[in-house]
Amino acid sequence: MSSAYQVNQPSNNATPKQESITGVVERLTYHSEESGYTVARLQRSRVSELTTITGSFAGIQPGQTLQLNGFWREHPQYGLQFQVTNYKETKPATITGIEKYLGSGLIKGVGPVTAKRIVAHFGIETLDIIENQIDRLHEVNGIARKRITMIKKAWETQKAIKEVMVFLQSHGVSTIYAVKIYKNYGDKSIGIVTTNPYQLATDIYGIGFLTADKIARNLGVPTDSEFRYRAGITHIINDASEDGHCYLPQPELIEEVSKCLKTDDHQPMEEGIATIIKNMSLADELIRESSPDKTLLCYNPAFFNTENNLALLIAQRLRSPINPDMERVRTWLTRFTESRKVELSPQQQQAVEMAAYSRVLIVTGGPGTGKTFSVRTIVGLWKAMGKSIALAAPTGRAAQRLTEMTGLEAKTVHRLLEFDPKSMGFKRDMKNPLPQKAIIIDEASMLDLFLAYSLIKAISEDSQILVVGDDDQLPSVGPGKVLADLMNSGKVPVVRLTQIFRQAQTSAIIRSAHQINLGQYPNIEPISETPQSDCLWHGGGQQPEHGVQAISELITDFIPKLGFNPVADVQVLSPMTRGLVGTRNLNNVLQQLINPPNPQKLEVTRGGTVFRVGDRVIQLTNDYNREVFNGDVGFITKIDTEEQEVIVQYQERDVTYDYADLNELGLAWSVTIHKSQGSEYPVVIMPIYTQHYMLLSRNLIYTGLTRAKKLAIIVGSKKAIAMAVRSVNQKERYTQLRERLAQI
Ligand SMILES: Nc1ncnc2c1ncn2[C@@H]1O[C@H](COP(=O)(O)OP(=O)(O)OP(=O)(O)O)[C@@H](O)[C@H]1O
Repeated sequence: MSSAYQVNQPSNNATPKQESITGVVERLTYHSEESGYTVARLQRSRVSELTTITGSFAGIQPGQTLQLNGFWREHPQYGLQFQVTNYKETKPATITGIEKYLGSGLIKGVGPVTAKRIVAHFGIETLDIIENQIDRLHEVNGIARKRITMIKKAWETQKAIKEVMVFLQSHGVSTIYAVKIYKNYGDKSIGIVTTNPYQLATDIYGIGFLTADKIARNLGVPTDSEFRYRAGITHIINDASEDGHCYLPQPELIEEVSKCLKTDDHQPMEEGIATIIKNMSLADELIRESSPDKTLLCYNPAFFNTENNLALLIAQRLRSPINPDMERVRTWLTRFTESRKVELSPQQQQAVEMAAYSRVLIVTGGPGTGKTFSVRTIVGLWKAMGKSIALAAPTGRAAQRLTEMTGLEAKTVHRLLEFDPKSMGFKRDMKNPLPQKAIIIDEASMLDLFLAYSLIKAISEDSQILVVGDDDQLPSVGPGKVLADLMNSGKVPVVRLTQIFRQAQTSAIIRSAHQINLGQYPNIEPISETPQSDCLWHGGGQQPEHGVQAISELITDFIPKLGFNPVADVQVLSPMTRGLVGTRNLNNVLQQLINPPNPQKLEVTRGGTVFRVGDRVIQLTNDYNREVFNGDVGFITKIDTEEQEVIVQYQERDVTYDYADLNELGLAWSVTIHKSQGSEYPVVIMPIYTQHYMLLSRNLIYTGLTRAKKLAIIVGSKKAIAMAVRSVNQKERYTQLRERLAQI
């Protein structure tokens, strides 16, 4: 089990004196899974002080015994460090080393306590015994047969992973991907990687074309091979869908592919790419459709079919009319409003009446325009008409809000459609439609192409659909802009609520949101000890570092003084992840402020992120097995170092993550505005700086602001806010749903 890894050479001009040191990794101060760059503390024998080592490492773990070659250097801030150029892992030679190694989280089923017990029994022989006579573990008190089997399996997996890892390391893949590759392909890993490295980009979450290409090139796949071109074309089309596009025009596709495939010794030719696109289209690997101006639009086939079918299904619904007795509907409505002593605005009245006779109806409007009020009335009407009703929203938070607002149970769309993790599909579909005859979908701006199609497929033809949303919000994270396309098609009936109700007008958050939407600089009150408004502005200096400072002070001082709880009530939203006022840095700063290290609180570090008991965390991908979805937010309530598990409490239930799956989680003290869609928080703090200029747009700041229910504080320069308000050039998404509907 000794393996050698090559580490990047330092870029110093003077040739430093190479030395060799050996020691046991005590802890990792910093480790990037992406680049492998690591700062760690090493315990050397006969040296009492810990030594700081830096360099690129693959799968470094506390407890590993390493033989390191490198050189000493004096870091201006951190003092003497050993910069590693290459290293070799050797078997731990000391009892403490073995104990640490075994208990470091390497093997599921062995945590620090069990490791101590095993090592206490077998001493220096421990690893040999695990390797060759694992059954002898039963000699150790408290290790039952079942656990031995588990440890045996984990040890073997670990060994196999190591083998795969060494292979992949030598082809430039980082440990985290090596583990994923192994999890996905098992013993076949090396075979698959060698035969078609581009397969990885298709099969493994987190491995993109670029990583696969790097591996392929290391393996000697020629840069002009058709293999590589096909993978590049698929990659660019898929990548475009990450930006929300459903297709790419061929000229843009060719340009992007050309950039992507270019290497120092290879310049792809446009005609070459065009030929392969054509071949792929003949083989149905992609679909090309001619637009009215004769541009070829290149689709991933799944996107093409879904867009088409969605349009067809909606058109089909629109063709079958409902003819209720409108006199009775109006009488009902009069009685309903009179008995509740309310009056509907003419637009709301229209929405309710149209809900009586429309198969598909969209109700839209900004905050405080009475969408929810209308929905409640429509629910009343539909109930009176004897319809069974289902309510849903794309996210858990939005569904919960809908429940609170309507008093009826609302589900996430996934739950409503009964997602089945085994088949990775929905149990509710055309053959097995939802039993309800009236379906209400809220926060519809978050519906992407695929979810919208799954939904409509599961709604029977004799049902009605009410779609509620605000198309000025950011579009869905997934591809498409379904709500906007439906609204702009001219085929689906739309009621746009524009009047802001008196109750809502008292809120500066709502007034400011509408101003932003109109392109006006919002009326936000400069922050003071005694704020008069619920929408405040903190100058926060011109520079992001002042912003970080300002946010810290708001969290520790200002917010608590106003009676809000920084842990439960406040959400810091940022336009981006990178930069000082990006979510990544803010999370570190806020974690330190709100949930600092504490001997009573266990923590685990993965991918450079410290997860600590008490941390607020966000799920970053859809995990159908655990039934937690992208954007779900919870709190870490427990870390089990023995089982190597982290327990996160979500609104409805606890969810357990293996350490290995922690890459699904991120800290959520700060989240991006994109991720906050569909959620609401009592207090929102939103840094807006010119450094974010690429991302600043009207609907971004509008979406962020409207997440706040009681207090919003924008931190940043007026210039940046003005930039955001002016910018409407949110990159258009390439979709044809509107055109398809309009044609029908
Ligand atoms: N017809 C009405 N008569 C009296 N009050 C109304 C009426 N319609 C809406 N309201 C009130 O106006 C406020 C905003 O309405 P509502 O919550 O329905 O808006 P919304 O569009 O759903 O806003 P948001 O998107 O922010 O949730 C609420 O306090 C609501 O009770």
